[in-house]
Amino acid sequence: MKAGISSETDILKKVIVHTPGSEVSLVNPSKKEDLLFDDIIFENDARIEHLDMLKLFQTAMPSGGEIIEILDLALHCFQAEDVRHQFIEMMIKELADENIHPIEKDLKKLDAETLLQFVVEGSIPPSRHFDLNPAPNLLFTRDLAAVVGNNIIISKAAKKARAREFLLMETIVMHHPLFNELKKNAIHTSPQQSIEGGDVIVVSENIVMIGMSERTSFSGLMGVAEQLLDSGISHVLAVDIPKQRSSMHLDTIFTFADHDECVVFPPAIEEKTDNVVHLHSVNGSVHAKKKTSLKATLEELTEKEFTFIKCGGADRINQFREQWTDGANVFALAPGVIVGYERNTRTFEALADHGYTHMDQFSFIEKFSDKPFNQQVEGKIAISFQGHELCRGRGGARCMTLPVLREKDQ
Ligand SMILES: NC(=O)NCCC[C@H](N)C(=O)O
Repeated sequence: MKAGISSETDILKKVIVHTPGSEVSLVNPSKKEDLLFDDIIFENDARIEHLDMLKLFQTAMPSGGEIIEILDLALHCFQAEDVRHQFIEMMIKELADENIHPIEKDLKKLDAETLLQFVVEGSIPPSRHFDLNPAPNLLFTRDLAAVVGNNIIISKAAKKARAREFLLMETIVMHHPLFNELKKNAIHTSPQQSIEGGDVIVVSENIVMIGMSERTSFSGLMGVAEQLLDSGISHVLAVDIPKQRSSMHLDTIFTFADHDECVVFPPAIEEKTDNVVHLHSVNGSVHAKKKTSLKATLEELTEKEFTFIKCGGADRINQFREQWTDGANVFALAPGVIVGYERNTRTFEALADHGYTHMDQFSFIEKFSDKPFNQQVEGKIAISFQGHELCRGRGGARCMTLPVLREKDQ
């Protein structure tokens, strides 16, 4: 099956998502910080917001475009008993301190649906005698892997709360036909390293950015960079970002809106210097060179001028407020066609100042209900969608999407 990503903004053809389900209703407020949520979220509204977001994607995607639920992929893989058993054994080994081994035999008797329910909810119905935490962050499929050209980076969770999700993704990559080609070029990390997909940004066919963040370790970054450079990527830009909750991944402070336009959180990107290291390969070994500014480095490598659009606009407080609610985390459906949370009004104003027509999700869907959307005809559009519940999980449109195929043409 066709898959591959050579830029953040080529036309979206296949994307993996997870519409939130019962797992978000199992978050006990006393555990919300451990589970990486800033509040408890209301499942019903979160689901409606997510499904509305998917309708918006469907409207903009060309015919034949696919929005794929991650649990459908997992269910397909779990139909095979040996895959279920391998997954259970991997989970017991990798999550040793969860003490799952006493129920290994019980887990091995489960059918595909019930095992999947255990993975997502953390307990075995109907008795629920064994209780792990739920996995409410499955919503943020972005972090579970990253497709870079024809390679796939299998992420390694930095936080225990997300470990089961990452193992599920690894199983999907290894066993689902969607990944038949990509898995030949799978990039793994070693046990002590971590890397999460939100830190990986594909600039072009030969340039990749990786955030050195709260979630991606230096060693994880270097390990992945070496493998990318070996596989034909020419430049990896390691970007040092604040190691804190509000900017846990690079894509919380920097995303692409068009090939040469990015939405950025100024204090952590534009106003930083000496925060980039350019990695490239010389006669088979990795050379590193410190760079003064991210913008200048992107311009030098791509030979294009870049525009950085300020998340939150010019006002300092709005920059911080809108970064917190994922204003810098936009997701491109096509070059210059992006989606983001409606509440980040100052970011939409800044985008409008740079030539983006602002539309809300419902007007966009209505306008293209009976004619296909064509970006070349319509120009640059910033589409706002409602995500008041989704946003409490501390992730935006890019975090909730794992693209596996983008192409330049319709
Ligand atoms: N790429 C992203 O920034 N993903 C958002 C992840 C949010 C989730 N609650 C987490 O802390 O892992």
